[in-house]
Amino acid sequence: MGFIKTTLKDAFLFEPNVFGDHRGFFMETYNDKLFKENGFHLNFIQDNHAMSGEAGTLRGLHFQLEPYAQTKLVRVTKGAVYDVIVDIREGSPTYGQWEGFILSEDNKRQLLVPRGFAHGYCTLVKNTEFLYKVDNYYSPEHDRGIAWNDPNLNINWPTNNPILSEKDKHHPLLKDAGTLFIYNSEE
Ligand SMILES: Cc1cn([C@H]2C[C@H](O)[C@@H](COP(=O)(O)OP(=O)(O)O[C@H]3O[C@H](C)C(=O)[C@H](O)[C@H]3O)O2)c(=O)[nH]c1=O
Repeated sequence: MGFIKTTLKDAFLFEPNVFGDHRGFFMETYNDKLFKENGFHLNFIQDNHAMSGEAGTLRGLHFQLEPYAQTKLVRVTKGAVYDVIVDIREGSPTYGQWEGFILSEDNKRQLLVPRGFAHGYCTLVKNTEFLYKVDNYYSPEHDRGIAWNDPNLNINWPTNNPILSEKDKHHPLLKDAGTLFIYNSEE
């Protein structure tokens, strides 16, 4: 149980304590005191829930610009996804780098995605349900994306022919998106 560093600065996996017994299992999926004790001073104000019917459904790569940038704590309650985050904070030691993670109902792993990261996932099985907490409200005017298939990122998605929203077919490449976030080591 606990927080696991990723290869990307400030992004962490979180593995909750799972209490199993003859009935099934129980776990605290979020505990503010535990996160604060580990240096994560967050104020989540919105919960999201997405269901994707078909495997190979890809949502991303999304983020919101300041002042509506969002930290996200994401998890899968049904099915499984390949979840990808990209550090898009100019000046970050891991700028332009990405990492992928399997999040599933079985592994119960969560991913803490800091502000200044693009986020996306591709479902691996039918009827996958994806839940997440965010620390800033949805703002369509600040909602942005970069291309899921950006050749400079070369993300190893599980499919080259995903099911996409119309919006997700037309995002710019990271190199053409201009300065999106400035890395602040104090944050
Ligand atoms: C994100 C969001 C969306 N909506 C509405 C807007 C649309 O009418 C509808 C679907 O939105 P969208 O197609 O942007 O949903 P996703 O493609 O799942 O977007 C999300 O997927 C990637 C992986 C993310 O990390 C973001 O949280 C988010 O961008 O829900 C809301 O009302 N509130 C919200 O917070």
